[in-house]
Amino acid sequence: MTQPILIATKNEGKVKEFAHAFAKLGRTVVSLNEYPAFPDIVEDGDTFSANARIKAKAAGDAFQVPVLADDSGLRVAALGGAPGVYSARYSGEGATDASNNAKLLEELKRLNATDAAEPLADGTRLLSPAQFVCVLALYDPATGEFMESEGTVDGFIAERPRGEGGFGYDPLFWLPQLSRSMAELSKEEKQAISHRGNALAKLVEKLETNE
Ligand SMILES: O=c1nc[nH]c2c1ncn2[C@H]1C[C@H](O)[C@@H](COP(=O)(O)OP(=O)(O)OP(=O)(O)O)O1
Ligand SMILES: [Mg+2]
Repeated sequence: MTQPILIATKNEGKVKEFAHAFAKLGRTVVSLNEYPAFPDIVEDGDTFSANARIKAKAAGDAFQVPVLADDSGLRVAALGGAPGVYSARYSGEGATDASNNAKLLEELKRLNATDAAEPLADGTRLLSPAQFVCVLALYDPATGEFMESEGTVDGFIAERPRGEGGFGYDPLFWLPQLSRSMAELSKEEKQAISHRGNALAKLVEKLETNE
């Protein structure tokens, strides 16, 4: 039996997406939520890459198995690229997806941000171009080496949420090419276009060509 792939995350939204993606490759995943005694990893890097490596190395060194980690976030043009690497803690101590989404809309409203793009059919305005970024780091404690990939997806921040799927900022992230928010996509559809799906496809490709 092949071992489950250990993913150094406590985010159940990410876990579900990786479980879906790896199931198609005949693999299962396990996350740090299965190891409640494992201490919280301090993500004090300045970049998505640094934080992905910090997470992969912390878990890989502790468990002595290869580990995959994901550091991701949202860059909003009208906010000069914020919240970026601070996306998970944008609204401060004890931040939740709901409080982060509220803070994002509050900041954009405070700046009177509005985009020239056409409003949605129901009149919802688009406030700013935005981009999701995901860096994946695969770390092997046996060699101390990392393999890394990055994926992005472009869209807009809408002035109100739509959809029940996904997690994080998905309900506010509008995809003009699909005329839906990221939270209105199925797992399959999200994987096909998302920063995470994109980064994972690149990592799998790298693994296949290196071996
Ligand atoms: O597909 C996504 N759809 C919506 N929002 C997303 C997505 N991908 C990342 N995000 C947001 C969530 C969180 O605010 C931040 C990630 O922060 P990040 O530190 O990488 O993850 P996390 O703290 O939630 O879990 P963990 O570090 O245990 O993997 O960006
Ligand atoms: Mg985190």
